[in-house]
Amino acid sequence: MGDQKKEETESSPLLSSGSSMDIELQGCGATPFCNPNSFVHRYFIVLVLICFLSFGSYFCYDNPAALQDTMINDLDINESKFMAFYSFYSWPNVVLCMFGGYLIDRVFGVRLGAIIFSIFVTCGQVLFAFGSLLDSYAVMCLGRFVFGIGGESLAVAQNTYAVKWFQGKALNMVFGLQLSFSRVGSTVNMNVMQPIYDYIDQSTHGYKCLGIALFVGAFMCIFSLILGIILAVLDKRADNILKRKNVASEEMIKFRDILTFPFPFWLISVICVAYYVAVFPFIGLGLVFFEMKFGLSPTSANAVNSLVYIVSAVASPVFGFLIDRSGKNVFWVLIGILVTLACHMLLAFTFLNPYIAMIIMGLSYSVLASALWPMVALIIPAHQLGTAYGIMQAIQNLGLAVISLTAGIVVDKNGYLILEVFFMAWLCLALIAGVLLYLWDASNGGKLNLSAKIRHLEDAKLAAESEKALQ
Ligand SMILES: C[C@H](NC(=O)[C@@H](N)CCCCN)C(=O)O
Repeated sequence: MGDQKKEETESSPLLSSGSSMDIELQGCGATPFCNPNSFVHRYFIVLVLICFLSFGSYFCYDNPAALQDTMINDLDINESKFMAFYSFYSWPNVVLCMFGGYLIDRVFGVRLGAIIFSIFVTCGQVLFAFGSLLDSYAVMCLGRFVFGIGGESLAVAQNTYAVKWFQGKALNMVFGLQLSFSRVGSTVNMNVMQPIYDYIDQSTHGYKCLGIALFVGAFMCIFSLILGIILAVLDKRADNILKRKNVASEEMIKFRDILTFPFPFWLISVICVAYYVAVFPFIGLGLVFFEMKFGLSPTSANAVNSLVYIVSAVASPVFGFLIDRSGKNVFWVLIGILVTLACHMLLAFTFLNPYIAMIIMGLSYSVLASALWPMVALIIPAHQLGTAYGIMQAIQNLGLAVISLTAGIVVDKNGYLILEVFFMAWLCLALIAGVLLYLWDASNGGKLNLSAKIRHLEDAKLAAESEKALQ
């Protein structure tokens, strides 16, 4: 094998080569772009396609947030009915999250699964937009429900692709980039939807204008769907050339496994739901809050409201890299919660420029997300991770479904100051769960808060002991 081909083959953890690959590649002259084992093909083509898989989903998830006051006025709804758009996204995922991995690994496969869930996302957004054109609140809620069926499971398919193509040390970086690209989708939405609405408003007005604007989100979903189809073609081609086997990233749901999950897993799930209900619903209601309290224009209010995502798009991979090297995940989770709580206090009780609090919240949100999700893999065996993450996301979506509705009611009845106190209460619950996790981990010799260096030494020691026991 030539040096270049040898190097290219070794660059991929999914090793395979030989005459079959040579034959398959002859058609495109075996250039690095065509070679599924080459660094160029994997990182400049496949990784980009994987990262854009959820772009449309994250762009549309916060369409309501980007057009909050416009949507409330054009549809003649209150904050409670407005926040129901978020709640209807989460309700199907209270159950579906637990089966997303199973459907992908054992029913559809990752290629067809990603396409099917992308179609759900696209159809949901089209229904949402069409409902606005008809001035039908019920159709819009149905659209968000269908959108939700696809949204979370599409993220599972994205992770399955990442595991299949980037198994090994690059995986954390790939997950960080996935999240970063998704945040870009959220950021673009927050800053383009109002200008698009204003442009359409020059000729069409009210709920019809809103419906046409929401179809822009549908085109973003179609963009992701087309990339998902291209990715499926390349993945199938790579399977044929490399003779790859299906890499199951999510274990089939086994409810009896849940009975074996340790107490720290449930504390991590409480932290997840108690923290995220103070982020997504807050951003969902943030536009009017910044307009009313700080006197910002819709465009400026959207810009401030998107800062959490803009900062997170850059900071998530960086903090993921740093926390991988530092370890001490529980410490970083506590820092993320405390700083986010402080940001909500600044926004609630002061008139300090909101850009400051939102930029800091973007950093703390990135720290929390980078430290929290990987902890599950430290306490749950690999063959039960799919079940564990499914339970964790189901609990998160149950919380988001209920709290999104509650937050809207709180705003309607009590205003934004009480809403901020409501979010701070949830962050205090997350803090209590975080302290309990720290105490439990410290008193039971856990490794959730060990430094990365000590954790790796402990893992090596356990591996050596296991090997010795097998001999
Ligand atoms: C990684 C984490 N993702 C979630 O919490 C998802 N359940 C929410 C997805 C919303 C848009 N599809 C995060 O975004 O921090």
